[in-house]
Order: sequence, then C-alpha cells, then structure tokens
Amino acid sequence: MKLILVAVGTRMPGWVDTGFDDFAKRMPRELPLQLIEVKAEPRTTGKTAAAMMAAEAARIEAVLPPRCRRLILDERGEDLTTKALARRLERWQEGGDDVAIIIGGPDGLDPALKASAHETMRLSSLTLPHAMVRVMLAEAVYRAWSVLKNHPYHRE
Ligand SMILES: C[S@@+](CC[C@H](N)C(=O)[O-])C[C@H]1O[C@@H](n2cnc3c(N)ncnc32)[C@H](O)[C@@H]1O
Repeated sequence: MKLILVAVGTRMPGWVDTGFDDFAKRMPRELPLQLIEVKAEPRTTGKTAAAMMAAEAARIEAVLPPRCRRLILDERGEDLTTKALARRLERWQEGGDDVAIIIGGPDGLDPALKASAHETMRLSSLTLPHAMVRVMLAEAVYRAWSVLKNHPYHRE
C-alpha cells in the first residue's frame, strides 16, 4: 500500500520541497509517501473561486488511482491525535488500498470532491498555507508510522 499526497500547487519554495522530502525519504519501502502536484488555476483570469476549484478538482481526479481511499485535508475535518492517526494508518494498511491524501489550493477544495472523501482530517483548527500543510502532513505520517514501529522518533 502507498500513500499518495495529491497537492494543488507547483513550484513550491525550496524549504517546502526540502521539508517534505526530509520526511518522505524516511518512510519505509512498504509504506512510501509519494507526492503528485497538480497545477493551481491562475488567479488572474477573473474566474469565480468555485470555477477555479472545479478546474483544480478535475486535475486532481485525473491523477487519482481508480481505486483508492480518499482522505481530504481540511481545517474543518476530524481532529486526530498522533496515536489515532497511527491506528488509522494500521487500518489502511490492513485494507490494502492506496490512500490518496488531498490538499487544496488557495481557495480550498471543490465541494463535490470533498463529498467524495472517505475521511476528512485537520492538522490544526487554524487555516494553514497549503505549502506548509504538505510538510506538516509528511511529518505527521512519519510520526504515526514511528508509533506503530516503536521507533524512537516519537517519544511519549
Ligand atoms: C489556504 S487553504 C484553503 C483555505 C480555504 N479558505 C478553505 O476553506 O479550505 C489550502 C488547503 O490547505 C489545506 N489546509 C489548510 N488548513 C488546514 C488545516 N488546518 N488542516 C488540514 N488541512 C488544511 C486544505 O487542504 C486546504 O484546501
């Protein structure tokens, strides 16, 4: 099983790529964290936010595997502790399907795409910049894996 992080936005600042890669490369071979970036709709065309999110949702749908669990990241989502995320990770592994973790762009995610999610999770109650969410998600997943493996990265 693999974790596929589908994120709206390309050409991130160096610190974002470095931060994401630092945690992604620590993931074990049997649970890789792969990043797929999709282009954000230009904010200069006069389109409505709804139209821009719909265009981004179409790009996201195009890169999702036909069969996968969909986890949407959203500030209004379920608040999980690290241990609860670790248990969730374990359940996903038992299920066997790849898990697509989806991060929206500047306006968030299209409502229909959100409605298609199996799960919705928040990393904080604050609205976070989408670039930072990538790094925080990678750290959270690595930490959850560390809990499952009793790896010293996570300390009680
Ligand atoms: C700048 S935010 C979009 C904010 C937008 N106003 C909204 O209502 O979703 C861009 C993306 O970052 C992610 N994000 C932002 N804050 C988050 C949080 N606290 N927890 C999880 N994901 C978050 C979501 O995927 C969101 O679509």
